[in-house]
Amino acid sequence: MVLYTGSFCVDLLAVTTALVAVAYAYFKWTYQYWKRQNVPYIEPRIPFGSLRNPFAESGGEQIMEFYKEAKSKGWKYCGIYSVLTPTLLIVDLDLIKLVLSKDFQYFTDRGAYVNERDDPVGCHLFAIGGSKWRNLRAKLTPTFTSGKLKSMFQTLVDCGLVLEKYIEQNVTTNKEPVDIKNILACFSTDVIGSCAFGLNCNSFKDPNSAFRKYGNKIFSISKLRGLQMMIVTSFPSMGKVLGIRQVPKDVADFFTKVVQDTVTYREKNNVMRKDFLQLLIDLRRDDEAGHENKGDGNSLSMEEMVAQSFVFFAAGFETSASTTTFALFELATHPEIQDRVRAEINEVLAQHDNQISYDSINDMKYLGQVIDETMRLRSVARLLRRVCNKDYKVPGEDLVIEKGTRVIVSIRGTQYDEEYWENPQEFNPDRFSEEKKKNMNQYTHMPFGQGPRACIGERFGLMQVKVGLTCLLRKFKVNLSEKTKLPLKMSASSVVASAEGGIWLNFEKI
Ligand code: HEM
Repeated sequence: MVLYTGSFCVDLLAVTTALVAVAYAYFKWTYQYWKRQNVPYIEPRIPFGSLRNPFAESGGEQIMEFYKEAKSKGWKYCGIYSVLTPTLLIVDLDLIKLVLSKDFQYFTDRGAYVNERDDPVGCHLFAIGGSKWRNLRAKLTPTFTSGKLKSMFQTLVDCGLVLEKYIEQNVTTNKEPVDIKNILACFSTDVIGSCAFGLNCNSFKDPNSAFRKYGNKIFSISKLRGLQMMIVTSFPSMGKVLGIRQVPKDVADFFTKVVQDTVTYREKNNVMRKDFLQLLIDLRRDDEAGHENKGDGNSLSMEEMVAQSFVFFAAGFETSASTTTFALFELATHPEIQDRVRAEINEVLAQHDNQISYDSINDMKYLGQVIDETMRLRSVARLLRRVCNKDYKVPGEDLVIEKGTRVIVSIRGTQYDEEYWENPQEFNPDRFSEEKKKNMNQYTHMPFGQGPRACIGERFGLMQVKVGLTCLLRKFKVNLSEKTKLPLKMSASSVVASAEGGIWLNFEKI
């Protein structure tokens, strides 16, 4: 080894000092980006940028604070830094509409990290971009038509009845409060497991089943995973060299095997089922008859089928379970609203032979309002992300959003904005009466996103939440246990909003 000063320690110190100086200069230079663009910005700090410690505090909640700050200063947008990545937070509703919908062609992608070589399961509809996304989205959209949803409805009800029975047993055998999110995660795992893979997950009988284990792993962010995500956000090429994956290997292997085995079984035994997987199998069959797979989203390979089944599972189970959990939290703390929803459920069911059906659920208007208001106050997704794919001159502003710039919208920011919502902290489902909804600006309430990249599973997700709530509320009264830590604090280690310490409820049979 060559020594420059004759002492290894002095050499090491000199090299370390030089590296720290270069890194410091790089941070400082990068943190001038918004100043150079003449865009107002939130002051960054090394090493996390505008965010305080993202390992300790939820990023979505912090960005809501930036939204408020920008709004109070009259800014229509402002620059922030996610660690080293300059990101434009847009606040003005007209600009939000341009980015998400009207000028969508400039903002088609989310800029998610994809690594096709090491992580094909991570190359799903949520993550991919460009023409591949466009083709695949067009292919998968018919999966969620009313007809297809109706054909899956009975599966949801069957899972709902298992949920109902589980709580009933709990009420009679032990009077302890329950961590409701865990229970609803079993329900939604059963629903999505059945609808996305055609499998009976039996989560209530076996809470440690592989589906629950890997499902939990998708949404928890360990320190190592958090660090990897920071690296791939700022340096995606380095992520690829390091072989960093979005979907952990054991999770990907598990879902790959499940899909491959199920497809092989169905093809061999000519089994057809009314579920998402069957629709993907049919798409693949049509493709095989039509043209070869070119990896352009026009046709489906087995790997792509696995990736899409995975994202339906991943995007579907946690979001729906958390939304239902928060709805029950609000109903437990607002007993008069709980009574009103229950009265509606009973009345509507009485008109439908006491059957929970696609039509009866759709007739429960006030229940829909309760869910809308829950998703305003406690949306499980807190941000919408896009990346600009060609320079975009913002109409009426002295601003060009440069190609490659990340753009975010704070769902919570607009949903708590006093300009659009009176007493925004208050839970009030009457805000979503049919009359009021007519005059609502849809960009003030975006729990499922907006525009061509909005949630593809919105109707399925809502159906699941409604079935879960109907099954529980028609049979039980819920109230909040003292075990729930108040005020609710959102966990920093979960991708979707989740209360630290859980939400604990007492159920009482009616
Ligand atoms: C209450 C339940 C749900 C909530 C709150 C929710 C929320 C969201 C949000 C906020 C987005 C991003 C939209 C945007 O960027 O504009 C999204 C995208 C997505 N969601 Fe959902 N979701 C739910 C249920 C589901 C279900 C049940 C599925 C599938 C079965 C699903 C599949 C997806 C997919 C595939 C995308 C990406 C769409 C694309 O990029 O084309 N979601 N969801």
